[in-house]
Amino acid sequence: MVTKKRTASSARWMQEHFDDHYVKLAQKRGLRSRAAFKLEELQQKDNLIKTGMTVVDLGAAPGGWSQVAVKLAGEKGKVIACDILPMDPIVGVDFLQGDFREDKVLQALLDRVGQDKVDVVLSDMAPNMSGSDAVDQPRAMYLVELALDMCHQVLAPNGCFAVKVFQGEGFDEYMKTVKEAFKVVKTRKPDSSRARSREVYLVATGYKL
Ligand SMILES: C[S@@+](CC[C@H](N)C(=O)[O-])C[C@H]1O[C@@H](n2cnc3c(N)ncnc32)[C@H](O)[C@@H]1O
Repeated sequence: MVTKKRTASSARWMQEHFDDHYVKLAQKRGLRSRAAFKLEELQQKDNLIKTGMTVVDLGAAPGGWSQVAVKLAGEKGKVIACDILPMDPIVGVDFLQGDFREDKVLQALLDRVGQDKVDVVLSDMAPNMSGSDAVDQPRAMYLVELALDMCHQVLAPNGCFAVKVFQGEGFDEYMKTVKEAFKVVKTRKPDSSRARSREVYLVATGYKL
């Protein structure tokens, strides 16, 4: 028992130490969140965002992913971001504050996207966690379902989708639906994602519907 406890606490200590590393690195690099490193890692592995692309960033605040995305898409690209919380402006990012679950917010985002198709849809959305899995998991799954619905409305053929999903009830079915819509789907757990978190990222490429 004692050994188990010590192992758990030393693992936690290591984790906090590790977390600090990313927090400090984010500050040093002028990134708004440690989450930015997750997108950087996905980008390194899967090369999602290229110069000139149009990117939608769902659950964008405080803006780490948008900072990374806008740099990669460059001046010829476009980043449209949304969060229920406010976000300080980022040059080159068209930000909409609103609850993505509301039809009027989706419509406002679609208006901003306009006629052109989107190359990459990103979703790092996560609901406020209550601590009860029975409440949190369905809320989280609802957000990822809505993000996938948006892909069907805006993604260009061969477009990409990177989405944070919490492992638990509904995960397998969701994975199945994503696989139906994309040629390749990979599950990624970036080093910068806390090991104790059940979050993983699905990186889906080659939109085919
Ligand atoms: C992990 S944070 C995103 C961090 C962000 N990717 C970054 O790099 O800074 C998750 C975000 O999802 C947002 N969110 C949760 N539910 C939402 C909803 N219904 N509509 C829009 N945003 C939502 C939260 O407000 C929160 O800012």
